Amino acid sequence: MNSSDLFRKLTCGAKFTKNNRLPVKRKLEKPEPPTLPKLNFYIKPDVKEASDEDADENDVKNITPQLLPIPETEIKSEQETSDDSEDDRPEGNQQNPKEPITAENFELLTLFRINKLRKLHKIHVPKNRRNLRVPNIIESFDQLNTDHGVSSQLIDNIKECYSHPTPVQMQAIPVLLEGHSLQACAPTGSGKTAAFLIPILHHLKEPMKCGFRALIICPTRELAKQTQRETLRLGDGLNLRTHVVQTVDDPKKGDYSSSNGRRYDILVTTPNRICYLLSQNPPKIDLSNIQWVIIDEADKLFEDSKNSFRDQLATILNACTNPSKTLALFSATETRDVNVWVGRNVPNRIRFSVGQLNGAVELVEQKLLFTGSEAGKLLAFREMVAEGLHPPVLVFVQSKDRAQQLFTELIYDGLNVDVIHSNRTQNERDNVVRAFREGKIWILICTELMSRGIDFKGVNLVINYDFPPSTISYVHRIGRTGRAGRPGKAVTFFTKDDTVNLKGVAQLIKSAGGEVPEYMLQMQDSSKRARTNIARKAPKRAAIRTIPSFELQQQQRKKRFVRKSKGKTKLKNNGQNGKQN
Ligand SMILES: Nc1ncnc2c1ncn2[C@@H]1O[C@H](COP(=O)(O)OP(=O)(O)OP(=O)(O)O)[C@@H](O)[C@H]1O
Repeated sequence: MNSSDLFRKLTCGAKFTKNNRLPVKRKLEKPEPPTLPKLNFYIKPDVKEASDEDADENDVKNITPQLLPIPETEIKSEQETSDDSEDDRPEGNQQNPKEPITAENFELLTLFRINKLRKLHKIHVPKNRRNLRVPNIIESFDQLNTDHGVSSQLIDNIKECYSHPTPVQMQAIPVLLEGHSLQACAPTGSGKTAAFLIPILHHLKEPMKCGFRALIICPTRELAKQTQRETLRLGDGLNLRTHVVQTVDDPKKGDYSSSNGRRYDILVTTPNRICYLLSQNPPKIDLSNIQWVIIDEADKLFEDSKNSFRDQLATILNACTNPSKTLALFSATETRDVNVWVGRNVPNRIRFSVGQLNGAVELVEQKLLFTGSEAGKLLAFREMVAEGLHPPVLVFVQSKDRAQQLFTELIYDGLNVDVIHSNRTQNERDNVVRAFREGKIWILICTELMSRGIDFKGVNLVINYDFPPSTISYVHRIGRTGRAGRPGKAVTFFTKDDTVNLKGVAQLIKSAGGEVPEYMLQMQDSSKRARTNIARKAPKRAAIRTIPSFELQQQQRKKRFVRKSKGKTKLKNNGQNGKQN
């Protein structure tokens, strides 16, 4: 019996008037309320089952676009147990599965799913006081075309380089495409450069010959050059011209105020160079058309020259007279200095972070090695070489002098080694970086200069020959390996002179899943003053040089002699004093 037979039977003898027919009919024809579609998905990494706990936002290459349903139980238990489930769930999203989908419900469900994905990729978006709507994350680069109208040429370029967006790109790209100012913090090697370049390339579209329209500020020229290379790669065929300021004192090349500057669209520079050009009378650069200001390695810039970068930034932003410019700050670590400045000067920005704030990359296997003394460091290094190093290897020391000393030692060992620091000419620095990139140099000794942003493909090992001046520096130094989903190793030498930051580094290693001796974690916390002092001034260390054993014996004999003769003089003096008394 079908429904109309049943209807006829049940309504047998009933009279239908014009007035009562309609409601009955409407009641019968009302379709069954559809159950809500399953909109809960997660991106399945292709190695292991993903869960909120073990999903790794750095596992760039392992993320496939395959969307799989999140088990209902997981969602349920999370809603019941999670402390911050309120943050994730859009308000009023207690949907009844029998309710029809309204536009509002659909939006809420999308938001729910997006929040779920954010959580999976450890993208943390704090509530903003101004109630700015944070654009939804993208899950694939194709979505840039469908949802944001990014040209297929740009999408093709991106896909030539990368298959899937990294977590920082998932969130930062849509935020910048929608023209919001941004403050983003994501781990080292997680693809922050492309996260700001893609929106810039989309917005600038084609050359306009009206001068610089985007400005990217980096702490070092090496990083500026690297960013330029990435811009060329992603912007292939778009004909946009990117420039790195090389010379400021050449009257012809160093003047960007005339037609020379109008040829370019994107400027990548260090703050010093651009401020020098702006300080000329008349200014040698015109920034009035700038629509985008990106500050890469923001905390480094603010830390480096404390107030002076703030002043430099004020000068630069004053020169960028376009009122509708967008400002974005990126870094792998966040400091109070940056937060205070951004809070005051860019209150309308959207802010988010990926992973544990100021944490070390989990893909790097980290080790602390007590070497006893400075001589012990050289010994330990040579032992590592004897056991077999897998180049390329980066070795960090605390000063230019020490870099040169270590270089002299290692070159005599016949190692394929070179050194980079700020005393070398720009040309030498460029050549060293190129040779290291091309694999012609296996071991590169460097100072803090190379700790930020530099992306050498496949660095296998970072050796902190000298202990880093702060935990933040440690995060960046070891972040030169374990990039873009690749594994890496980091070994940090320490002596009794390095206790100030030892506990902090040990804690970082522990929270990244590494092993450290318990006593390090139990050490007393160092005072803030001690930490500030060591960050400002590195400890004095004995020179790096091999002391031949006979010379060592001689030195020890000399020391004993000095000690003895000092003792004798003291006794003599005491004797004389006694006589006098
Ligand atoms: N979506 C992606 N998929 C795979 N690799 C990527 C992706 N995006 C960027 N990369 C690669 O990851 C590496 C690191 O990128 P990038 O230098 O931008 O990192 P970063 O987050 O700026 O690091 P740092 O904090 O050290 O400056 C680069 O080699 C880059 O080509």
